[in-house]
Amino acid sequence: MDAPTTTSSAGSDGSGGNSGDWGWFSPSRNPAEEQTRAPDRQSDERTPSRPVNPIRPVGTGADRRTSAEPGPASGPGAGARPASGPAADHPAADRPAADRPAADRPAANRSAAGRPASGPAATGREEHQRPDETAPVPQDVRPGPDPRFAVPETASPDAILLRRTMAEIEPISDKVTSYFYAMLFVHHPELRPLFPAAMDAQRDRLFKAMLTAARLVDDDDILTEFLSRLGRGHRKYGTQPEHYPAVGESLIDALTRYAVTTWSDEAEAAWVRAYTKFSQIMIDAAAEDELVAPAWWQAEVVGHELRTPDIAVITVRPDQPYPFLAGQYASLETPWWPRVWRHYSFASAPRSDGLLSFHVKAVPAGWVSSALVHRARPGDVIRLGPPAGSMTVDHSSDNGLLCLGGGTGIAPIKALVEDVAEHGRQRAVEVFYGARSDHDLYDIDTMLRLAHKHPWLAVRPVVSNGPTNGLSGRLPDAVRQYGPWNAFDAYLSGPPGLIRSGVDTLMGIGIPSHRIRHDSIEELAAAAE
Ligand SMILES: NC(=O)C1=CN([C@@H]2O[C@H](COP(=O)(O)OP(=O)(O)OC[C@H]3O[C@@H](n4cnc5c(N)ncnc54)[C@H](O)[C@@H]3O)[C@@H](O)[C@H]2O)C=CC1
Repeated sequence: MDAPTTTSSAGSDGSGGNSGDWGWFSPSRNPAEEQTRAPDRQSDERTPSRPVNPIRPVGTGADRRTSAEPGPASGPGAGARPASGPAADHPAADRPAADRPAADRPAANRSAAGRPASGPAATGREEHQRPDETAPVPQDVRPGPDPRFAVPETASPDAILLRRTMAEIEPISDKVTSYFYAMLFVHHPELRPLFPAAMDAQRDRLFKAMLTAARLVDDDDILTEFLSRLGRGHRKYGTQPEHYPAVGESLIDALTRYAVTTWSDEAEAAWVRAYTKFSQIMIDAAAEDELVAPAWWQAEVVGHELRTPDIAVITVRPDQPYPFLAGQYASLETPWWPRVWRHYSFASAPRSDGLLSFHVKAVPAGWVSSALVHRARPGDVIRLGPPAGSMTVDHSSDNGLLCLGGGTGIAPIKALVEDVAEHGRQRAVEVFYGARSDHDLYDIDTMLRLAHKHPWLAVRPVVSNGPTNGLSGRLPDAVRQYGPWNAFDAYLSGPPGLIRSGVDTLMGIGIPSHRIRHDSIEELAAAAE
């Protein structure tokens, strides 16, 4: 999703959240409900999707601004903060409309429009920031020269309008997204329970997805790839076509309120056209996917091996076949943090017994990772979203594979090695396995065993701190000492900082960017929890 969200600088994946987790429209259900529903799931999924009703803005931009401006004290920031807690924490959502502050009641134009409703939901990062308490209307927002919003010469009139809006709201994106969710939950309180308790990451994702889609509006192929993935990925949240209009209306409400300088009837019309197009692509992709794949898989933990005090190798058995490619990853939800999904790379190529394995490191404040490492035990059941990611082996090429795996980033590298082995072609594979200390090389025995078995494979441990029998120093620097790499494709996996410096180094030594693959850095940053 790197065009937009995914994974590789080779760009084939395109979605940054590839698995469709860019949370723009992502409602989900309580896993307990899911389990109850499980026997019916297939029949539910065969229910044909309906096309979305396009949102129908009513009135002029000026009208909408007036009616939507609640003023700080009574705005969603005060009455219906959406972002930081469970539904019960949102008083406005629990009160009858007449008791709510004016801003929390449906705007007049909304009632008049009688527009449909409902919305999306989220995956969440841990709590970092709270929505602004007062949500003041910005008085003078001047877009800075942010290169992301530079308007290409060939841009369509709609693309120009979208980019202007995005440039204006980018500096206040927290407020815009908080307001968006406030509007969504105030007008559609029935949707709040579909979202995770903590919404902070969701707010980030919304904005990034908007940025991405708006940036791509003139590029139909990449836009469709990005949004199709997003639409498919949203199936696991239980997103339905009828949820989209409510999201679109809340989006327009939020833009109307905050894009004070660039908003106009024309801008609003451009956003409505764009959003209608975006939603239709997502809905169509989800409907097509329903015909061939479940929305999620349940998987029973069948193995849990603690390799260090905070790293576990977890093996699961999906309830039905789970097709994927080595180098990809899945979203994963635990029973302990409902509706909070995190990405983990598969640590093996597809196996004949159908089992899947993941390497998980518990990180401070990482709810999902800590639960998987310290709580999960054989017999527990987790949920998996569909596979995603484009860090996969190009089997049509004879190039060697230069692999950099840092920490638990060695997991998909091991899968790639197994994949090459299974394809039976003797391509050179050079793995540089980085860790902070010798002790952190938790999978070195497995990797060395593979190297012993396959003469085409070399594995070099690289340790950045402390004594070692392997190479010392930073992983990218170690790679530079070897080579030449001109006949190699590069694969990087690990912390975002490693990916960034690794890509710089590899490009610096002559590997072109289209031959460098890695997962989306934004996704990795979110997954590091
Ligand atoms: N598909 C992927 O890209 C995957 C990524 N990950 C990510 O990998 C990370 C693993 O974390 P840990 O095991 O704690 O790794 P870590 O923080 O211990 O670092 C592992 C290695 O990366 C190097 N490194 C870290 N930051 C660097 C930087 N800025 N520049 C150069 N080298 C750097 C370290 O020196 C070490 O060799 C997590 O963030 C996880 O989300 C994990 C699995 C798959």
